[in-house]
Amino acid sequence: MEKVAVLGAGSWGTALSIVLADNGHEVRLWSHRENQVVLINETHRNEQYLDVTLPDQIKAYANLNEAISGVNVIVVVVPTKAIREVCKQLNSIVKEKVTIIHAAKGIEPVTLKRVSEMISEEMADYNEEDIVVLSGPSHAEEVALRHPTTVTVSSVNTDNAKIAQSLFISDSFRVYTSPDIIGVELGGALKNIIALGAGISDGLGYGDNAKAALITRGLAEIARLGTKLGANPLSFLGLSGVGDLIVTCTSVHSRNWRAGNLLGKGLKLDDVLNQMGMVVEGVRTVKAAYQFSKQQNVEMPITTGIHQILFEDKAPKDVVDQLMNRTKREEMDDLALLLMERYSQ
Ligand SMILES: NC(=O)c1ccc[n+]([C@@H]2O[C@H](COP(=O)([O-])OP(=O)(O)OC[C@H]3O[C@@H](n4cnc5c(N)ncnc54)[C@H](O)[C@@H]3O)[C@@H](O)[C@H]2O)c1
Ligand SMILES: O=P(O)(O)OC[C@H](O)CO
Repeated sequence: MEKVAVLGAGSWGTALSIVLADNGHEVRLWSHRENQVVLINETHRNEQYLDVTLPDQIKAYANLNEAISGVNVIVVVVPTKAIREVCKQLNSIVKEKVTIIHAAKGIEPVTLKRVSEMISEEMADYNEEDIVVLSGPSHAEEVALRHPTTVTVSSVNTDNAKIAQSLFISDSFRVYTSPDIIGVELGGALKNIIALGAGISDGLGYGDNAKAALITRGLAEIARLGTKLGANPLSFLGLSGVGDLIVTCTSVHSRNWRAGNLLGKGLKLDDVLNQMGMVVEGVRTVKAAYQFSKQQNVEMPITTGIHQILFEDKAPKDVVDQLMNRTKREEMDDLALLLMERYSQ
């Protein structure tokens, strides 16, 4: 059994701590908020995020040095926005090289970096192959209830992915490995943009046809950009691709869907984010993806539309009209074609 530090005591850090504790590992859950640490240790609950009692093997820590002392594995589960800050702190105190797994889903605006790239930039003794990502269709609320869930872990170094697989796998949390870290990270990050769109569509009062269209055409543009950035197109047909896209576009647990829903009902972005109280990763990622699409000359009409709603004050209904009135085109121009090109020999 391993000693594991989980950095970030929000919904997902807490749910992953439960998975690890159920597997018999000693879990140190680090939070930067002292009052939350006291509450978790006194009540064995983290009620702001999840309505479950935490196993005894989970101890909360406010001191990062104490939390990571003697651990073999560090799981970083803070929002993408906080990754650099947390890893800078980590870099200044970490003594021995340990396995680093991250479970954040985002891309950094301006630099356009994936999370594993950001971590390896901040950690002097780590490069990309030392980092593992854990991603896939997995709402914290359901994982905490031990409902069946499947995820993918990926690293440039397959051995590291296997370490993560063995650490987390259980009879309610099935873990697959993949060698395509670019595809796994991009699938997890970009689906949040489409989930905002699905929420907007529902908020406008549209039905299942519109949502199915968004999911399918959203997948096409995720694959179009992702492949340009070096991902294997097959990853977008897997758990961290279409799997996560489906769950995030259709679940009431999704913060991205819920935020989109409020936008579709006419609320302004600042008011929506104030109401949420939890991270809505798609809001930052849409900036990055929009920037990427311009830079790489990749057509991303849904992402462009969401960017217009969020940051250019365009009315959601006008964006729907814009999407529905684009020039005529063939359907099999994206993912199917990419796969055919790759596998036709
Ligand atoms: N919630 C889920 O179901 C879920 C599932 C899979 C992946 N994720 C991903 O996991 C990441 C974290 O999401 P979450 O759901 O736990 O978010 P959350 O909003 O529930 O919690 C985020 C936590 O991070 C902490 N935090 C914020 N800034 C910090 C900083 N600078 N230093 C230390 N801690 C800081 C907050 O205090 C909070 O406890 C996101 O990238 C999200 O996309 C979430
Ligand atoms: O609540 P969301 O929208 O951040 O989605 C959570 C997970 O990424 C779903 O897999």
